[in-house]
Formats: sequence, C-alpha cells, structure tokens
Amino acid sequence: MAQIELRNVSKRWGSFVGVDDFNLTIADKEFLVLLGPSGCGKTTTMRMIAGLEDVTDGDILVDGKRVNDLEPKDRDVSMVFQSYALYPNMNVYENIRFPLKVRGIDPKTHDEKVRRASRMVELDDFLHRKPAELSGGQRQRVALARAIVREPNVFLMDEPLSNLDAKLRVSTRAQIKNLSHELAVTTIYVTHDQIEAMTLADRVVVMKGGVVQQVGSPTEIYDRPANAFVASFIGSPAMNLMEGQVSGGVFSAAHVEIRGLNAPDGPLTLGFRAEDAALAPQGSGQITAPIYTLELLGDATMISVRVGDALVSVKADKSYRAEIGDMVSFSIPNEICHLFNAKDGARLGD
Ligand SMILES: Nc1ncnc2c1ncn2[C@@H]1O[C@H](COP(=O)(O)OP(=O)(O)OP(=O)(O)O)[C@@H](O)[C@H]1O
Repeated sequence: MAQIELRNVSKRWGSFVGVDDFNLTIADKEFLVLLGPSGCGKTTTMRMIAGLEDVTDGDILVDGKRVNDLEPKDRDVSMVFQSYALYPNMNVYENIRFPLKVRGIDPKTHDEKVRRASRMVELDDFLHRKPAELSGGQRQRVALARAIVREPNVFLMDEPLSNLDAKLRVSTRAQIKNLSHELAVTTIYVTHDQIEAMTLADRVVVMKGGVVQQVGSPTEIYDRPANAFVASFIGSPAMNLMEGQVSGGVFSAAHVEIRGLNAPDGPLTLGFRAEDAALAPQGSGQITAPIYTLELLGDATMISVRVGDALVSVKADKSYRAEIGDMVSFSIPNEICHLFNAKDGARLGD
C-alpha cells in the first residue's frame, strides 16, 4: 500500500523555480502520469519523490508519513530510467538479481524472484545473455524486471520508452500497462508524449514552467482542457485554436463567423477538435477555405485547411479524396466549441 501526498512542494535553484507549489494526492495503486514539454519540471518532481533531489519547500508524505528527510534507499520506491544503466559484465539473470543482493534479501528466495520478474517481462529465454547481446527493447525490459524484483510499493518511471523505436514503444507501452495492472503498485510515470500519457494513465498531471496546469483522467483532459495550453498539448493533432472577437454572441475571425455562443463581448480564443468539425456540401459550411495538405491515416483522412493565416485540421472519412488547393467547406457546431480567455488562456464556461 502506498498513497503519496505532495503538499505545497516547490523546488528552487537560486531564484530559478523548477517546480512551483505542487499539490496532489496519488492514490494507492494509481497510475499517475506527469506530462509536459521539456523543462516543465516533471523529472524534478519525480526525483523529489524518490529522494534524489531535496525539496525546497513543502512536504512529501507516503502513507501519511513525512519522508522529506529519508534517504532514497529507505523510501521503498523502484526507479526505471530512460537509459537502462545495466551492468555490462553481468548477464541478464545477475542484472535482475542485483537489487536483491544489495538489499540483503535472503539468497534462498532470489532464484524464484528473478524468474518470476523475468517471466513477467518475457525474458525467460535470455537470462544467460549479456546486455550487449540484447536489443534496446530487451534491455529496457531487463531494467523493468530489475525494478519489479524488489517488489516496491511505488514504481517511478522516467521516460522509459524514449530510447525505443516507434513499434517497440507501442508494444512495451502495452506491457507496462499490463504489468502495472497485474502488480497493482502505485506508479508515477514521466513523459512528454501525450499519447503515452493518455494510453497509460488513470490520471494525468499536465505541467508547464514548473506549474501544474490540470489534473484529471485522460478523458477529462481531452474533453475539457482547463486552458488553451492543455488544449494545444493534448490530442493528435492538437486542438485547433483561433483568436477572434465576440460581439453579441457572434465569434468573428478572418474568414470565420460562429453564431450563438454564450460568451462575453471582447477578444476570445476559440478551440475545436479536428474530429468535431462537420464537413458540409461545397460552400454551405460556416467556413470555406483551400486545402493545404491531405494525410491519409488509414482509418481516416486528415485535411489541413488554410483559414486566413492559420492552418486548421479537419478529420474526414477514410474514403475522402481531394487535391491540394481544392476548396473544402465545413462547420463548427457551437456546442463543440471550447472557449478560452484570450489573455490568460483559462477555460470559459463548460
Ligand atoms: N540542478 C539543477 N540546477 C538548476 N536548474 C535545474 C537543475 N535541474 C533541473 N533544472 C531546471 O529545472 C527545470 C525543470 O527540469 P526537469 O528536468 O524537471 O524538466 P523535465 O520536465 O523533466 O524536462 P525533460 O523532459 O527535458 O527531462 C529545467 O528548466 C531545468 O533546466
């Protein structure tokens, strides 16, 4: 059992703020993903939980006990890093066994524990090999097994898939999800890849510049982004955002007019997702504009449309065909519009 609580946690180096007033309770067995662009403070947050970085302000509690002053080895957490840091001279078996030796675990139990962990990551047939004789994906699985074998209360994973090629990333991602379910261990996972976050997480924390922007389930974050930054960071493609003016419930921007909005007069950022735009017969939509490019995705066609100076994405059926430069017409039903304050990007209304 491990519930982790961060209370007003901050990290500063001199006047530079790496993490600013982070508050969150991570439930026992929860899979929590810290997501954000490079430098937003994800790794620093995780390192503070691991005890590898001192907390400047605030408290970290595990199961209600303050752990700020505990050494990493006394925190009952297992970390998996982006670089696998395996011992090159030891074979896979010895690499996985190593944490058990260091911790003075009864040697009689080692074999069973190592074999169980290696079975979970499907490395049973590779136990005699040295790291140099393994693929990148297999090495990362050794690192996972080495974390599993300790039977920790918490897994901390820092971009564990980022050194793998695209195909391996997808299969290892599925394996991590399955493992976390099977082991039922609280997991904190750092990534800048929103697809990884959406597919793995029970809850996602989106960070920017050391500040938490939103905490929520993947669906909440996708359907109701708290601000324009989150909207632009989540989704593939990201949400279309247009700057414009509202007057009497009518949003106007270059080549765009959307009526019936419940928004105050003044500047506004309007967002919509590619899949929510509705293609309309030629010339009958709210927006008619030239196609900039088309991407055939297999299950759909993504149309990039040049609206004034901006490019917006509109998702069409997989059978949709047109040429670059053709005109396309579409509407943005006002119930699917996301409205954001033009100044600070905060979400308006529901
Ligand atoms: N020891 C340090 N001294 C000063 N600044 C630091 C130190 N470690 C990290 N930082 C700064 O703190 C900020 C947050 O770093 P952090 O590594 O947590 O970001 P991140 O979100 O994990 O990014 P990435 O995805 O690139 O790893 C960055 O701007 C970084 O340069």
